[in-house]
Amino acid sequence: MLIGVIADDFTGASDIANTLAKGVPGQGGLVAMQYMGVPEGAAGPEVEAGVISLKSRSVPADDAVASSLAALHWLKAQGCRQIVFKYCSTFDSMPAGNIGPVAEALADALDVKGVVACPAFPVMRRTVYQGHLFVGDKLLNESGMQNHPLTPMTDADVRRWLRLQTESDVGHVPAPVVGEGAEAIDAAIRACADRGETLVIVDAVTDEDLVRIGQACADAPLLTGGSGIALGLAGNFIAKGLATGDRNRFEGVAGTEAILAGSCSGRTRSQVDTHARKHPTMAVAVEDVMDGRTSSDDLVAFIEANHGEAPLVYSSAAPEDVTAAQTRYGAEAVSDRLEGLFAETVKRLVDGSVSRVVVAGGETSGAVAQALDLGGLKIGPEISPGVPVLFSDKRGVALALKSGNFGGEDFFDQALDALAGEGAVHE
Ligand SMILES: Nc1ncnc2c1ncn2[C@@H]1O[C@H](COP(=O)(O)OP(=O)(O)O)[C@@H](O)[C@H]1O
Ligand SMILES: O=C(O)[C@@H](O)C(=O)COP(=O)(O)O
Repeated sequence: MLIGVIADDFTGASDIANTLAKGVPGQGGLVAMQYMGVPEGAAGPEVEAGVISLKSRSVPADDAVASSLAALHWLKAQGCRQIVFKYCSTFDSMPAGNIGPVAEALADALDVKGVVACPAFPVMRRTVYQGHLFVGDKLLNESGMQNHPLTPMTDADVRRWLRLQTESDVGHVPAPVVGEGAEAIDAAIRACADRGETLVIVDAVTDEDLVRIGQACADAPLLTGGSGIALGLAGNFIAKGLATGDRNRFEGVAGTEAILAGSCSGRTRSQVDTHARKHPTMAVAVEDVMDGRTSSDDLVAFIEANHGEAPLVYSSAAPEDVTAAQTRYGAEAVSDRLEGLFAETVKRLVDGSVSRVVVAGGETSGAVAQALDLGGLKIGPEISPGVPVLFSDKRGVALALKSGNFGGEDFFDQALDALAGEGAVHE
C-alpha cells in the first residue's frame, strides 16, 4: 500500500477513493479499496490506496482522535508512505473539533509540522481564497451549511474556525504563492513549519492549484483536506514508477434495489422531489419514528412492495422542520433514531434480495454501511463527481454513498443504472 487515507465519514471516504482511483487522465490511477472502519487483517497485496472510513466527524473529539490514530497505526503497518486525513469540502466540524484535534494528533504521531489543510473541491464549487471557504459565489456561512443538522458552519474563515480547534497556530499559504508552482508552495509551507505552525490553510481555486499543491507535497508524510487534495497524489506515485495506473474493473450487479435518504441538504431534498415525480417514495416523519409508530417493518415492506420501481424512503426535511424536531427531541436523539432506522432497514433488505443500495447523507451512509458486513469495497466507475460505484465481493452488493450535497437532479436513477453496470457517466 502506497497511500493511506483516514476519512471522517463514509461518503467522504468514497469521494477521495474515487479521486485516487481515477488518478490522472491518460495515466490512470491507483488500485483503491475502501474499508468500513479499521480492518482486522492485512490488506490484499494489490491495494495501492487504502481508504479507511470512520464515523468520526460528529463524535466527541477524544473518540475521533482515538479511532484516527488506530487507523493510522493500521495504515502504517500496511507500508503506506503517505497519509491523508480526509474531511468535508465544507469543513464540517464543531468549534471543539474534530478536524483540528485529529489533524494535530496525526501530525504529532508522524512528527511533522507544516501540514497542508485544504478543503477545496472546485468541481463541486468549493474553493478556498484568502483563507475563506466558498460554495459557488457564497461564503460557506451563507451557503446553506449554516443550517446543517449536526455541524452548522457559521464562519467561512477556515483559519479562524480551525484555530478554535487547535493547540498550535494555523498558517496560511495565499493564492498567488500557489499560482507560482510546487517549489514556491513547498517553501511557504516550510516557513510555516519553521514558525511552529502544525496546520497550514492553503488557498486553492482550481484543480490545477490542487495538482500543484499535491506535487509540492509529493514527499509529505501527511496531508489533510477534501478529496481535491488527492488530485495530484496518484500521479506522484505513477511518476516515480511505484504504481502502474491500473484500477478495479466493475461489471455491474443484477438484483433488486433500495434508495434511502437521510440528508437534509437542499440538493438531496431537490433530488428526492425529482425522484418522487416518477417513482414510489415514502416520507418518514421524525415524530412517528420517535413515538414508535414507524419502524423498519414499514420501510422494508414499502421497498419490497415496490421492487423494480426504484423505491425511495427519506427523512429529508426543510431546515425549519429539522429545527422543530431537534428542539422537541434533542438533535442527537433524532439523528441516532433515524440512522438506526435506516441501518436496520438496509440490513434486513440486504439479508433478503436487495443488492443495489443508494444512500444519501454522510452520517446516514456511515450508519448503513456499518450495519452491513461488507468487507473491503472496491472502487468502480464514477457516477457523478465525488460519487463512485462501490462493490462488495463478500456480499455481492453494489452501493452508492452520496454526500448530501452531491449529484445532479436525477442522481438516484443514474446511480441505480450505474450499480447495474449501465450508463456510468465517467471513467
Ligand atoms: N427530518 C430530520 N430532522 C432532523 N434530523 C434529521 C432529519 N432527517 C435526517 N436527519 C439527521 O440529519 C443528519 C444528516 O446528516 P448526513 O446524513 O451526514 O447528511 P449530509 O450528507 O447532508 O450531511 C443525520 O444524522 C440524519 O439522521
Ligand atoms: O468533501 C465532501 O464534500 C464530501 O466528500 C463529504 O465529506 C460529504 O459529507 P456529507 O455531506 O456529510 O455527506
